[in-house]
Amino acid sequence: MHSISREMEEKYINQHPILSAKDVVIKFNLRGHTLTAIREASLDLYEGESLAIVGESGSGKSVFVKSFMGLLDKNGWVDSGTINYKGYDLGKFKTEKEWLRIRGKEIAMVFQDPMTALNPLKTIGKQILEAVELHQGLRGQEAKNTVLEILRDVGISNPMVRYNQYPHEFSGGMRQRVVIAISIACSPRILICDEPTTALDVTIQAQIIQLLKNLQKKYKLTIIYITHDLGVVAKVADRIGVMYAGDIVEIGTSEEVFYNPQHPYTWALLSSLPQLGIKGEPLYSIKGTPPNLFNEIRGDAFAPRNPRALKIDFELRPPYFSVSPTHRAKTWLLDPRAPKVEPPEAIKKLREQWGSECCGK
Ligand SMILES: Nc1ncnc2c1ncn2[C@@H]1O[C@H](COP(=O)(O)OP(=O)(O)OP(=O)(O)O)[C@@H](O)[C@H]1O
Repeated sequence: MHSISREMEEKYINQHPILSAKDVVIKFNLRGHTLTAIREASLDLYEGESLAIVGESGSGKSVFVKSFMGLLDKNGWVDSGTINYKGYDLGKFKTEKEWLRIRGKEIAMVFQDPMTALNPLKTIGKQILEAVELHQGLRGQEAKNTVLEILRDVGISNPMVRYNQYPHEFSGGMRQRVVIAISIACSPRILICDEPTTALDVTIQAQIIQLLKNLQKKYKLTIIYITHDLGVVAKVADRIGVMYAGDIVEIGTSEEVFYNPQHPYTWALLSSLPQLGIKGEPLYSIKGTPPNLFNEIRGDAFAPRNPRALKIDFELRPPYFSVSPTHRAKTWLLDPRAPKVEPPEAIKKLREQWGSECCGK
């Protein structure tokens, strides 16, 4: 990792986002009660970047990105806010016909469990071919050759033979490659990977991450990774958004979030990382539970679990405070009037451990 460079600044600051979600609120109706899963979350996505969204289970990562593809469960809806993409407000889309303009060919998704994404009764060649025909308009031998090339690109050897095989004839890692192949076959601009490696063992995980990196270059993809595993993120993401209770509470380049985290939730998340744990010290675990999303949340949603919470954290929701042109966090600690609160020892040590040169500071 390196400190924030001019190149990075130009990449993010002088560019228009290709997708821009603003103040998005998503609600679900559950047995007559309303739950607010996403609470005025905003996110800008830039062409060619890989952005990771991290956070505990239930923080809203999947729900948020599913709203970019019209994949919310039937009892959920975008209640307010906008999701701008190519002049459309995706938040206002209602019909499947509208979503068909976007789904697959503009924004595609790779899910955690490849088996549910594949049709067990069709050969994998046929499944990829259908995507190539539908989204790239190719036919006959040309379409088949494209499928074979994609199979090679996703690291499936002997594609001529594999073309005619069924999903059950593939291992878990290979199946995930097939799912990725189907997404690529739609030639999307944005690829959303929802915990793409969780179901796989560690060596295979690393291979899939490397594969996605290679494909990103070749197919000029913009990638959103959703994961609760910051270790995965460290290897792939240009930027990291940290999600808590339905909001992105901190976002910055990977360097900024890892080396110079500002939100107490990010501190807690980093402190609990096994890969980056500090030798000889017990692994930190975040105390308490996330808020009940059926209730209205007052102040900073993390305050009840934050041992360093200020009085104001229980009263008023913090706005974003800028740390650098690419880094911002919703915490009152960044208000110029706030008392100086030191990050936990573990975070300070991590900084030392990973290098002192940090984020232009
Ligand atoms: N169909 C639904 N009905 C009611 N609540 C829902 C529905 N889908 C999601 N939720 C709720 O929305 C919140 C956010 O869920 P989401 O799946 O986005 O979390 P996540 O951060 O992706 O978690 P995980 O890492 O476990 O997938 C959770 O509280 C979840 O229970």
